[in-house]
Amino acid sequence: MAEEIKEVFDTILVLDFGSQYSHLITRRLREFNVYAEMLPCTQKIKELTWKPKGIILSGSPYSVFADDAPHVDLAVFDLNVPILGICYGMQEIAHINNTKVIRGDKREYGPALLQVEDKSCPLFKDVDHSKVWMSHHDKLSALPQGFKVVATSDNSPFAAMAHETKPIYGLQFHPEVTHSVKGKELLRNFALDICQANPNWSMENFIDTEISRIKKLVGPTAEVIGAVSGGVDSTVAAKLMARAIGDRFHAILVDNGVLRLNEAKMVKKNLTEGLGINLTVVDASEEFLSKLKGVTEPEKKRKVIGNTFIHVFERVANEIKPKDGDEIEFLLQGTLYPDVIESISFKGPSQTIKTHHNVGGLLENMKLKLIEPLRELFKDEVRALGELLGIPHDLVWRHPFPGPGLAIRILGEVTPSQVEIARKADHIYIEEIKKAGLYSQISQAFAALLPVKSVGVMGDERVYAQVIALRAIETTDFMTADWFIFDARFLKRVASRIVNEVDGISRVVYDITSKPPATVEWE
Ligand SMILES: Nc1ncnc2c1ncn2[C@@H]1O[C@H](COP(=O)(O)OP(=O)(O)OP(=O)(O)O)[C@@H](O)[C@H]1O
Ligand SMILES: O=c1[nH]c(=O)c2[nH+]cn([C@@H]3O[C@H](COP(=O)(O)O)[C@@H](O)[C@H]3O)c2[nH]1
Ligand SMILES: NC(=O)CC[C@H](N)C(=O)O
Ligand SMILES: [Mg+2]
Repeated sequence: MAEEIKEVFDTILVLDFGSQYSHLITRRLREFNVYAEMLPCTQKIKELTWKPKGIILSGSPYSVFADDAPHVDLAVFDLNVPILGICYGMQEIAHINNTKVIRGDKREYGPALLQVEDKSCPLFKDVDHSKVWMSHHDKLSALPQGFKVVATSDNSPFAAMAHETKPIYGLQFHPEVTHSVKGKELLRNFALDICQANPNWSMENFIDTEISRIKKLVGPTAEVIGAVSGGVDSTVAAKLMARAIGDRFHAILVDNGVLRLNEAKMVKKNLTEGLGINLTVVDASEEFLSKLKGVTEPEKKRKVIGNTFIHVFERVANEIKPKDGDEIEFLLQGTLYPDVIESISFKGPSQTIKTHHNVGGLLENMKLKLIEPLRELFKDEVRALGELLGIPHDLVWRHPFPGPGLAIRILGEVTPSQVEIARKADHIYIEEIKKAGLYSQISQAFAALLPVKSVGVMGDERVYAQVIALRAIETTDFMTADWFIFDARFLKRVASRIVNEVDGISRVVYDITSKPPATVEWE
């Protein structure tokens, strides 16, 4: 982030100890217009070139008493700004104040009822008894000297604590998750009342600061290529990039052979004519399909696709000859924060769920440097940004389509004939959804082709053919999702059209699993 931003906006510093929820802290602060920046917990305070208005210490998969546990630079306490420790962050404050943190008898994971004991505490202004979300195993053995208890829960006598005289607070629960009902109020009280941060940040400011950051990073002459799929994320990223460096930006859509019906053509038209983005379609379908031959394991498919994308981009980068004669150095991607959380396994309880092609599928020795302006944002924030950038409503609200495309919706081996079947079935399904006026009520819908055959009868003839599974979900951030309830007549219509119009299908089923325990995609 450009340094100037901290001169314009009061900034809260979030020190990240590796919790799955760390980014949600910055996101919640942004929701009430307070700018926050997250740095690793190992940040040396004397190397900080700006003064934060307050500091939040995040949760962590570590235990503060473990040998390899990360610890904060003690100089944070010399800055004389308010400090809020969340879960591990609170345990860290206790540890620094010579109070033993010990392993609790039982793990406390899930909801707890908060009892506010000290109603005069400014952190708890307008926050009464309410449900909070706990996620810990360790606990404070006692209250650190100089601190008082502010709130308790059944299992946590120190659910919240505050220093008697200094603005230092600790919460054993996670105010940043939506399941903590008054969590946002607590963070707002901390940022606005206790830190006195001015809530003047907005998405418009994000645009300005990102553009100036990109300009600085890329310099006055370098050219950049962009991985642009026509999806929401990369279109928003491309629009930002085009604003920052104009025609030095070259958007590339790779036809990987597993796109939907007419997708490359449509995207070319929408982006070039509709948005003035300079887009080239590179047909690499044979290369992708030949590398996918014989591959059936989902993670292997994802890695093959991720790697092939990068090979194609490196080749394209070499083919485009920048005016200044230098090589193209940068690759823009529309990566979002949930892609990163699910793909990277941090030491501790968070695990790799699936390798998103644009994060875990990258090549180790790739030459292109990544620019990912949306890496900190969630989908609904990107959509708000897209609207502000003047991207047409239909495009901003398009259902997401994953980079590995139909390949992760064809269970088993991906062959040209299987792609054909999946493509036709998906097209019919989406067409019917649009006709019924349901597209905008559903967050994402698609057809998956299953590698099982079942017996049917068509025109008195026995058929033995594959199964299509329809999926439709509702969600805002794609981290959790529920299945969409269709009218039975709608499902009847779709099933009948698919079986009648798509050769190779004799049966259609509807997927009624939420995420978790399932995921959105089948692979
Ligand atoms: N066919 C493709 N050609 C070029 N780049 C692609 C392609 N598919 C995906 N990408 C790159 O991978 C990134 C991640 O894909 P993802 O599907 O998550 O985002 P998106 O396609 O931009 O948006 P959406 O989530 O709405 O589909 C994209 O932002 C883009 O940079
Ligand atoms: O660009 C992408 N590359 C991928 O490898 C990938 N895997 C899943 N998805 C999309 O992410 C959202 C959540 O999907 P899952 O519940 O299946 O993880 C859904 O919107 C999925 O379509 C991907 N997008
Ligand atoms: N969520 C957290 O920060 C957990 C902290 C620590 N690992 C515990 O189990 O208590
Ligand atoms: Mg996509």
